[in-house]
Amino acid sequence: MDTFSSTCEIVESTEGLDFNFSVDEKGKKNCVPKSGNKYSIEDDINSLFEAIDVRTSARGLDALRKSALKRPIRVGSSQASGIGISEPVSLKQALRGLCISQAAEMAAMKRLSKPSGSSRSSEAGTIKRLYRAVVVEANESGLPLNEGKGNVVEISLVPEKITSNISEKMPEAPKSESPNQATYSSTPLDMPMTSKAMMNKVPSLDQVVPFVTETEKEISKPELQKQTSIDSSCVAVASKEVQQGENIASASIEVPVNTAVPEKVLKGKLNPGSSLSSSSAGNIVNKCVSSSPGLIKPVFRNKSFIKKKGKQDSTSAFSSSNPCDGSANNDLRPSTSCMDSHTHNSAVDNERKENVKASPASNSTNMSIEVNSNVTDTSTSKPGSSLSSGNRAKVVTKVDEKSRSREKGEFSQSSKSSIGEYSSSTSISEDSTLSGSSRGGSRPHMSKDLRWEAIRHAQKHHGCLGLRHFKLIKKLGCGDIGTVYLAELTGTSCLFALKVMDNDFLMGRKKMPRAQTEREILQMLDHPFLPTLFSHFTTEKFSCLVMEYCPGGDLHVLRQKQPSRCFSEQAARFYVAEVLLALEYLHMLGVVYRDLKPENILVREDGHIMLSDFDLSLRCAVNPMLLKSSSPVVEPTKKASSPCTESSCIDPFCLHPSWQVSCFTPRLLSVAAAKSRKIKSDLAAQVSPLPQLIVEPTSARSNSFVGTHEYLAPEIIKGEGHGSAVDWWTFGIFLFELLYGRTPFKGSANDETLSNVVSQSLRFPGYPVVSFHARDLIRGLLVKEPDNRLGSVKGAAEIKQHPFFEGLNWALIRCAIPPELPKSCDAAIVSQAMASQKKENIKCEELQVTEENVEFEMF
Ligand SMILES: Nc1ncnc2c1ncn2[C@@H]1O[C@H](COP(=O)(O)OP(=O)(O)OP(=O)(O)O)[C@@H](O)[C@H]1O
Repeated sequence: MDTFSSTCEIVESTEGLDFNFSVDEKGKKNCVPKSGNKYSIEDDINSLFEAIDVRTSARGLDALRKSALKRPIRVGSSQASGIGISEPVSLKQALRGLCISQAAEMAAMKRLSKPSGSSRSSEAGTIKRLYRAVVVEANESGLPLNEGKGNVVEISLVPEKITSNISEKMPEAPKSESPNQATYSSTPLDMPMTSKAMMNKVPSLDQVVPFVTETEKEISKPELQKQTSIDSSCVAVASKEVQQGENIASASIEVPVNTAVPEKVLKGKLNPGSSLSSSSAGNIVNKCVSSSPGLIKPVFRNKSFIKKKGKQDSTSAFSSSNPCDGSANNDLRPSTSCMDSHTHNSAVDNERKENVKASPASNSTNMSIEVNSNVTDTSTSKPGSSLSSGNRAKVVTKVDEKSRSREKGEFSQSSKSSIGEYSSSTSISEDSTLSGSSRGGSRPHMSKDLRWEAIRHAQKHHGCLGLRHFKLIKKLGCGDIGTVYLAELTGTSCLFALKVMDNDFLMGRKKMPRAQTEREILQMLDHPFLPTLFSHFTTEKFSCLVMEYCPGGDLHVLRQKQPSRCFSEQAARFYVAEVLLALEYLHMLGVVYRDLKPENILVREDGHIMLSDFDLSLRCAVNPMLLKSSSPVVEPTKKASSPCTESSCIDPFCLHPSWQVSCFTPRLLSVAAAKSRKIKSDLAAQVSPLPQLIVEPTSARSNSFVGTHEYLAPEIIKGEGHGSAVDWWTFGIFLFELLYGRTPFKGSANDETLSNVVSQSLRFPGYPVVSFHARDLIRGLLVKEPDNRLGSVKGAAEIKQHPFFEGLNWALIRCAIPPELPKSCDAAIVSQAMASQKKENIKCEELQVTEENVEFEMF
């Protein structure tokens, strides 16, 4: 029985997403839905890429680095008149300015990638698709960026056609893609996704982008990796050029961290033989290690559970009603979840089709193609009512109480319950294009993980995974919709967090959509600060998620173990920075998290964090926007007086070696550094302001009443409808709680708390003493009016630039040494648990779950 099929609300349109373009005499871009596929937006975009002109120079690594910053790219040259970008801009320089983390960039690409069986082509089209969604705003008039509406190029997201799982398994790719398909197949399978994506991008563009050719496929990994290393601090490189003849805007994003680069660069300038690993994370790690062994440690995440062994990854899905094929998707093609095929509701597809609209630009400088579809919210119930115990069905109480309540002391109340009850959900905005990643697919940052291999092997061996293949070691906690166990895959030493959800309970409580939302979001994720979903399966009774296990407990517990029950500012900064990156990534995927709180931040074995629990998240569409001011602005002055930007990756000069030493550079600068800073400021004053990529689902709206009382944003409480800004509110509450040990608006009862949130002004306790910058950031985030809230316009990029994060190298934070963990959070716990498990078989038997004999607490 496929328990999800009947309740699926989130679907991807497979129809109506194709357009015919025409250019009228005024140079306007017209887009009309078409029934056939003879001429699609892809063709159009392909031609856009013809305009890309990347010039690389090669003078060794330094030269390469410099050229990476200054490589001239004609963006909207004279040819660009129709688009409104009229100033040359360096390709790489542009994207350094974007300051999107590598993983976040990958997320954006994945979000836009095609989920169909022709996954390789979907990867290949990633870059193109990303830039379909790019809006370039040329602020030639010197107006604030947001106001420069006059010169807007919007190439909005046009979700790819989605093919069902059945079609995924079809041997033949769609005709329109066949030319590229053959080429894609030659892409090394063990390449990281983004590398593949870029390489795959190549053939599809080879007719229009001279330097991106088939030959790139022959580029050795070390070459690619070297480039990756060089550019690891920055995120992406964009170019945009206008082809005058056709009045078409073209754009591409390169992700230098782990993507192909112009052939010229690769072949001529990069030193082969780099020992960098092929994974993007690995690249950064290696770089960090070599840069500063003393300050940055390599990341061997979950070393107890990860052995770099497998080359491939997979994400599999099973259900009793949809027997898996026995394979674990050994290749890098997105796996075909048994359930996913049911998520494509044809009715909604049709609706979405209707929502697709073409918005021809009003003048020759504008082009807008918008695709609107529904946001799916898993909303189901009433406002203001938190989950009561009455709402919770206790299936069998067997183990300990809810993990959130495990810390009882001063903060017994801090076991904050998420309110998963909704008044109504509004659907607005656009297609979130989740399907691309919801097919699982490759997960570059975890692709070498031994657990993939173990899961794959088990699936092959057993046909389908089921509860009987897992040995439960201990209960990790209970949530609203399920119970999470530490589980070992039988016959392996691989540990997982196994979330078991009772189907009847989910159905009875109308929580199935939440379970489905969580699963679908988990399937999309591929980020170091977010959980990896290794597999999921559904039996007659249960739906199960096989996730990455986080042994360090959660931040709520960890905070209580701190002296004064607060984190130091340094530690808090580390945690919120990682959370910010995770939120940024989620937003790029079109996911508004909505349930940020310390209890949902798990701590990995290595001390880095993992944001968990997505069942309350809102999925929506995002329109990435590339804002570019084409006239020199007075920004540099501000920069000069605000030195914090320099070591942040948002600064185009952040590749300076000295800033790669640590993710947290010392705040006291030497005279030399100060001089260097001055030079850079001067230099910055001479170059054009950098464009900025904004991927914030600002148009998302929901009326659901979800979250946790103390963390609820005012607009949620007021029922005014909310969007992504709620995450920035909760982010402010979160930082406040980490620093002060309590939330700012907590009242004696929930009602009072809600009232305080809406009407009480923010006050900071006198103790502990917290820096001005921290308080200033909190103040900016806890603005009650969402439109005025920090982050509401430009998302995480805005927040990252706050002086509180001065000195933080965002790109390398995953390599930074995390705050010290109490010993109890060590992996020793796990080994202990394992050891004691062997001794106490009886306990294991109690926890042993089979489909027929499951015992767990479900509220
Ligand atoms: N991957 C994981 N690794 C380790 N522990 C986990 C993991 N996932 C969940 N847990 C633990 O299990 C508990 C239950 O998690 P779950 O996500 O089901 O519910 P929740 O966080 O209480 O939220 P909700 O009620 O909204 O679902 C968590 O509080 C956490 O302590």
